Amino acid sequence: MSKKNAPVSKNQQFDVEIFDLTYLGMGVAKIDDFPIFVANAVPGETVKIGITKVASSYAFARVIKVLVESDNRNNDVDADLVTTGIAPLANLKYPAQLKFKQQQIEALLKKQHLDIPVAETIGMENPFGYRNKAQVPVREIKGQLETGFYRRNSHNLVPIENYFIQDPEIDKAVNTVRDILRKYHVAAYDEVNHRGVVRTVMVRRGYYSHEMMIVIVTKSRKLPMQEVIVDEIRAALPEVKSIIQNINQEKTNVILGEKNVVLWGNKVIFDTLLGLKFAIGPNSFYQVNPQTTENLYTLAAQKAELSGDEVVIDAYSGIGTISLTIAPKVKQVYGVEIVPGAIDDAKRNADMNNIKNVKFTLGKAEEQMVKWAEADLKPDVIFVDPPRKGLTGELITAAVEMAPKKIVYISCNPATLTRDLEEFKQLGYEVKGSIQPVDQFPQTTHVESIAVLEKK
Ligand SMILES: C[S@@+](CC[C@H](N)C(=O)[O-])C[C@H]1O[C@@H](n2cnc3c(N)ncnc32)[C@H](O)[C@@H]1O
Repeated sequence: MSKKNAPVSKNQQFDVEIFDLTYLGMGVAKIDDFPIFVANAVPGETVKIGITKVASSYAFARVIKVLVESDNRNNDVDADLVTTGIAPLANLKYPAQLKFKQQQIEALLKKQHLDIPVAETIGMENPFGYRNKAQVPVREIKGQLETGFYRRNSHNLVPIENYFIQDPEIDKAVNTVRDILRKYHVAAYDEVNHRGVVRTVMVRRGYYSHEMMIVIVTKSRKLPMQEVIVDEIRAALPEVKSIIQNINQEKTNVILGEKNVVLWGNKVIFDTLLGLKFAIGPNSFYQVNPQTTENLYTLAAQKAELSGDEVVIDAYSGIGTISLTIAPKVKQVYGVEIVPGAIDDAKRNADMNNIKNVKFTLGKAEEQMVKWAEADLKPDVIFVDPPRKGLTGELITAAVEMAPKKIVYISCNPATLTRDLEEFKQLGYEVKGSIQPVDQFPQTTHVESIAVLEKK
């Protein structure tokens, strides 16, 4: 159907029933079989919508009025948090969010013709204010430097002060840094002309340690008024242990550049996870929800049924969180990770916790796994915790060649998880029991889960 033949046009209004929710949390309605994706609409509702954009095979719309409201709607939330990418599921009551995540995995398994049960999502008791990290874009609006979040599918910044899912102390720090930058007339980055100074403010805060790191990402090499800015941040935020300028001169959506300049304090902050101490640098991945991460790793280790004698691979090992928390339960761990700073942190973390039976290798997991298979390494258990794009075919083949008793797959993207499970199945490894979703990212559409594979 061409756009001309679409049964709707921009600005038209309709009363529709919402019958589904996309994986991005948009309500779905149909007009003459033509799908309409409606921001901030909940399945089961009848809503009056206004069409905002028409493409050849679908259209987008906004809610003008909710005519029949779903019991699952949470009205107790600021609409900006739903329409920006911050908390797109916050318009659903929490039990409905947990169900949505379980159903996401079930639907994707069905598409792959995989008959695997999915357990109920393990949720949080208090699913707000959990994020230990913020990365907030900085832009100029009406002549003033603002921090906030982009409206969904756009680069229009919505100024925000309460981010709802971030540690409130982090929100406070972002707003404080914003005020200090304003006070000294530091220019915000202008992405159209690729001019200006500050692109992003990143804040990390240790959940247990309360140590704070402030990273000011700049387009320019120099941060004007650097000394006074540092002094004022330290005076206003006594938890700060590290102030870093990260330089990113590229025309890119990638947030951090490679060069870090320590403006004051340490290169890293420290926090504790499952009783171990971790150093966390600005460029290293560290799970953003420390409370559920402890559950996730405990569960992953339980599911691996470790007895103490195992040789284990931890592919995509980051700063060594999985490797080091399971090391005391096994004979030897081999970790592989692509980011040099994360490998440095991982080695330091092993030393700091006096853990000797872990070896970290810098490299691509897909290449290192092939090397280990060729070297005839015979791990008993392989943990994989890849980024959203999932595993490669060569990694899956190498993992199977090493013939482990178990492969524990921790996934942050059910689409690539189910794709990879299908490939493992072809090679004789199948999921034991059910897939377990764990809600690492409440109020958002992200779905984290654990699957354990065994040779059939
Ligand atoms: C989801 S994180 C998991 C990190 C760690 N397991 C944790 O829970 O803290 C994925 C990690 O994979 C790393 N990574 C991305 N692509 C990679 C690749 N091709 N080979 C190895 N590591 C990679 C990222 O830098 C990141 O640290």
